[in-house]
This record gives sequence, C-alpha cells and structure tokens, in this order.
Amino acid sequence: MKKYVNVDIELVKSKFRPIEKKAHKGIQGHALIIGGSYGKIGSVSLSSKACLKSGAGLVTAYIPKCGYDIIQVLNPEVMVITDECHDYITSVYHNLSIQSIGIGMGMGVHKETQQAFLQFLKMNDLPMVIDADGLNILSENKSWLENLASKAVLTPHRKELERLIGNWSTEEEMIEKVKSFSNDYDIVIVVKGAPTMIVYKTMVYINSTGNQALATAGSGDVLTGIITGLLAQGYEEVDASILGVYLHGLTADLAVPETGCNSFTASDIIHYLGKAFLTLEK
Ligand SMILES: NC(=O)C1=CN([C@@H]2O[C@H](COP(=O)(O)OP(=O)(O)OC[C@H]3O[C@@H](n4cnc5c(N)ncnc54)[C@H](OP(=O)(O)O)[C@@H]3O)[C@@H](O)[C@H]2O)[C@@H](O)CC1
Ligand SMILES: Nc1ncnc2c1ncn2[C@@H]1O[C@H](COP(=O)(O)OP(=O)(O)O)[C@@H](O)[C@H]1O
Ligand SMILES: [Mg+2]
Repeated sequence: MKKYVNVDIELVKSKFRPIEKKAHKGIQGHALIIGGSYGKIGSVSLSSKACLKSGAGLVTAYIPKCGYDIIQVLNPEVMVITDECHDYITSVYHNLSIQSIGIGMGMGVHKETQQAFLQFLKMNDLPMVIDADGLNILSENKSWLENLASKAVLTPHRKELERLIGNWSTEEEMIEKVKSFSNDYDIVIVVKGAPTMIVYKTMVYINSTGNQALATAGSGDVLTGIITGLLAQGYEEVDASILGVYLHGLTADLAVPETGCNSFTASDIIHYLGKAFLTLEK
C-alpha cells in the first residue's frame, strides 16, 4: 500500500457529485456556522459565504449581537441567530433542523464561551468542523476531547496543531502523532499548511493544489465554510475534507495569473470557487 495518497483531480472527481437537476434547497442541506466576537465578525462572514458558495441550500450564522447588522448586510442570503451577549458567545442553543456545523472561527476564548463550547460538544453529534478558537479551547481543556462527535473534522494550522498534540522534531514524527490523535478520538484532522494533509486513522492524503497567495487573513475561515457546506450536502467527513481542501487550493492556482499573489485575499477564494467547481464537471 502507498504511504500517502495524492489528492489529485482524478481522486477528487471520483468523489464529486454534481447537483441533481431536481434538487431544491432542502436537499442541499442546512449548515450552521457558529463563531465571531467583537472585532472578528469578518471570520463568520467569510465562512458562511464560502459555505453557501459550496452548495449548501441554507446557511445560518450563530454570532454575538454585535455582528447582527454586519452579517445581514454583507451576506443577505445568510440567516442569523444572535447570542444574548453583545460581544462574544455565551451559549449555543438552537432548535434548527440542520445537517452540519462549522464552529470556532473568530470566537475567542472567553470563560463563558469555553463553557458554551463544552455544552455544545455534549449536545451535538452532527457532522461538524472545528476550527480556530474551538481548537484553542480544546487545547486548554484536553479532557473535553472525549466529547467530540465521531469523525468530527478538526482544521488546525501548525501552531494550533502544536497546542493540541505537543511539538515534534520531524515531519514524519508529526504525521505519526496526528495519526494516533485521529485514532484515539476517531476524528479527521486537516493539517493546514503547504501542503495541507488530511489524516484519518492510518490514512494520510496530501493535497496537490494551493500556493503562497493563501497566506492571507481569513483563508482558513473560508476553508471551514467550504468543508461545512460539503458536509451539509451529505458528503462523508473524509471526502468533504479532501474535496474542500483541493477546491480551496485550486482557487488560488486559478486566481494568481489574474490577481498576483500579493493582492489575493480570502474573499478572492470565495470569488474563484465557481471556477474551481467547474473544473470537476469537465
Ligand atoms: N477577519 C477576521 O475576523 C479574522 C479572524 N481570525 C480569527 O482570529 C483568531 C486568531 O487566529 P490566528 O490563526 O491568527 O491566531 P493564532 O492561532 O494564535 O496564530 C497566531 C500565531 O500562530 C502561528 N501561526 C499562524 N498560522 C500559522 C501557520 N499556518 N503555520 C505555522 N504557524 C502559524 C504564528 O506564530 P509565529 O509563527 O509567529 O510564531 C502566529 O503568530 C481566530 O479566531 C481566527 O479565526 C483570523 O482568521 C484572521 C481573520
Ligand atoms: N504558503 C502556502 N501555500 C499553500 N497554502 C497555504 C500557504 N499559506 C497558507 N495556506 C493555507 O491558507 C489557510 C490558512 O489558514 P489559517 O492559518 O487558519 O488562516 P486564518 O485563521 O487567517 O483564516 C490554510 O488552508 C493553509 O493551508
Ligand atoms: Mg485559522
């Protein structure tokens, strides 16, 4: 068996399902994006927009009150539920019928947010993506990892990964540690970087798209939205991660001849998502 699987166009095409002619927004799934705090509402705006642009039928954002006008104005297609608190999240109760959740971007690590996150983990076993401050809260409270839903997708960058599993001296050691971490908690780990890898138990998939234009604020928030949108449509967790990471990277490859690296922003990832999806339909 090959040591690592290369995530290339053939693999991605074999997993991609074009939207059916008779689809309606209910079939396309309802995703919930939870995050944001005062000064970091942009992360939820990016994530929820990317989620819709990946094909989710409905997207709701759960944010602190300070973000209400911002999200409604920036993303009219996105529905909004606000927390009782103005500046940060203090509970994440909802009665929506949803198919996937993305949580953590811009959320902060306030004490009340940490408790709300713990309650959230105990009450939710839907397909989900945990990013940014969701990961930082887990790093501060390692026993809470036991509450993770089976096959939850964690999307750490290298620093967030180090906070979760401790440091490593070689790339091989890092990969072995991530495999054990995935196996211990039955979770999917998307190790973001250049390249990004997707790890589930003994399987390691290495992405083939993306470039340095992605080294820009909010590009991880967009990735969380894309994977959450694919989960809402019923893609299995590893497949959603593979497809999401590939398409995310491809947007930068398609864009750079037109935008250059310096001027590429996280909003450009969203802008080029349509062109990236189209390459799978050829
Ligand atoms: N518009 C908005 O609302 C935005 C909101 N955002 C939100 O902000 C919150 C904080 O997120 P964050 O990732 O910036 O903070 P944090 O985890 O402390 O990392 C900082 C340190 O870690 C390192 N490091 C970072 N990346 C690395 C990498 N790839 N590979 C290796 N190392 C890496 C690096 O350390 P250094 O290398 O400098 O030692 C850096 O100084 C979070 O909630 C997020 O969602 C952002 O998404 C931006 C747009
Ligand atoms: N040099 C690079 N080459 C390829 N991909 C990169 C590069 N730098 C960053 N990325 C990608 O950009 C994203 C950054 O995510 P993250 O650090 O969470 O950003 P943010 O928190 O600002 O949204 C990841 O998907 C990562 O793989
Ligand atoms: Mg991030």
